[in-house]
Amino acid sequence: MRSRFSDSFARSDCDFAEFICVVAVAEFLGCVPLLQKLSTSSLRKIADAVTFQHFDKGAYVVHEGDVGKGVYFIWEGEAEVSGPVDSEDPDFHLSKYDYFGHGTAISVHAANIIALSKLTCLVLPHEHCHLLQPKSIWSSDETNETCSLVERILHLEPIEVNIFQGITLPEAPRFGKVFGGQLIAQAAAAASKTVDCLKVIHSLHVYFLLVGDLIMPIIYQVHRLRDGKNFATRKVDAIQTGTVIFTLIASFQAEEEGFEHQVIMMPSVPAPETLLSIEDLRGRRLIDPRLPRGYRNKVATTKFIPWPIEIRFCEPSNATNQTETPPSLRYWFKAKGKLSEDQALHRCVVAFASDLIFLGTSLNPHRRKGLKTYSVSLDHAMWFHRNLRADDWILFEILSPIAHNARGLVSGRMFSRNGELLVTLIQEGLIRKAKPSGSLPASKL
Ligand SMILES: CCCCCCCC/C=C\CCCCCCCC(=O)SCCNC(=O)CCNC(=O)[C@H](O)C(C)(C)COP(=O)(O)OP(=O)(O)OC[C@H]1O[C@@H](n2cnc3c(N)ncnc32)[C@H](O)[C@@H]1OP(=O)(O)O
Repeated sequence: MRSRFSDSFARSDCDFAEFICVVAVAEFLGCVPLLQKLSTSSLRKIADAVTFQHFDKGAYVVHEGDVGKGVYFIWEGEAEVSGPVDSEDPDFHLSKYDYFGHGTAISVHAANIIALSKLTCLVLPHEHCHLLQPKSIWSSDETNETCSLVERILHLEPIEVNIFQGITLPEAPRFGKVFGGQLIAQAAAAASKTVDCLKVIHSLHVYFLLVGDLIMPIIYQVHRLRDGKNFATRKVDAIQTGTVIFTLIASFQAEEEGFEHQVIMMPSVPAPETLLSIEDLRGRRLIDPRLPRGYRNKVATTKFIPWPIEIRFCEPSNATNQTETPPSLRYWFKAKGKLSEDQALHRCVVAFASDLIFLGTSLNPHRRKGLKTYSVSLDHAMWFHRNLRADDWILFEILSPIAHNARGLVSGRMFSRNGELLVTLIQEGLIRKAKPSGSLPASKL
């Protein structure tokens, strides 16, 4: 029987048994360690291409010397590798989620595989085995070199089951430390790679424990807290030199029809096309005689690495980081370039962007001439209400209701262009006057 993944999702009249089978195949593939490095699109194509094969106890699944048909994934039952190897060794007993066979190169099997019980395998035929060669974790077509910068920043190397490695690219936004948005998004990406492709992240809660080191790679260790029918929960620790610097808990949910309401309305703001980009604003500020010369000199001499996220403020003003302003802000943002078609990626990109200009809003009413501040995010929570595109304009509306005890709170809402509430966010951050030693946080690792 073919799994017919995409057909079943496209057809509303699909037979229930077939739909259950499609879901089961997607969930199964999400648990196969070999596949955690693949993009959602590759997984969907694999789910479409696999066929079921059943074997009785004692039957040969493959014979040593036979030409291989492709890669076998054990769906149910047990098998053993017999032949030149010692089958007493548990490594040569195969069970659910194990795999064997031949990938793209057609060659003969090196050993016999014999069913130890009733056995069911999913078989991915040779002609589709190229899908097992990942180009990028986000796309079956684009390579890591050809995709957008933010997609490259969020690329992770799978190290082993549940463990991924991320790095801080030289061209990634960095503020003298690992950018909090990078940690949130890379950790959310690692969690997403361990959840079947039918479930998508709907909420996340993180704590920033230590300032991350820019040079060292970051290890993301995923803990599979729970896999339910419709929900899955993951905890991810980000680790440098054996120390946990950051932790995330995220929940994933399969699509489901339900009650609908939206009381919050999108504020009325100018369209993004009518507004200036940060780069344009910066260029104008450099030569604006109404701004203090010291500020303009600072802007002119500070190395400016363009962000991978385009930002357009809805109410551009002459305010600087030395001018008191209300504790609120509204801007449009979107990823620069086109992103691969993967809802997990789009949500991770929004998580990345959400920490760029957020906490700073809580400092707005306290800004003064000559004031130097030290601020770092402490925790961050996001609820994704619906599917979104991070490469199309999203309105971010921010309010800081309170600052007290050296902590500023910011809450935010993100809307699509047509007014749909996409995301609700809350963050608390440490906000202090900078010690004379400096305002850039240093890693204590
Ligand atoms: C021109 C056009 C317009 C353009 C407009 C553009 C506008 C926007 C422009 C630019 C936007 C940029 C936006 C960037 C946003 C980025 C946000 C982030 O990415 S934040 C990174 C993630 N968060 C963390 O990494 C925290 C990690 N957690 C911690 O560090 C700890 O848990 C901490 C500090 C929260 C608590 O640790 P403990 O209990 O040990 O705290 P204690 O003892 O108070 O301080 C520890 C150390 O923190 C530094 N520190 C603390 N307070 C400081 C202060 N007042 N001044 C300087 N350093 C301080 C010092 O190094 C201190 O260590 P010592 O005491 O010196 O040994």
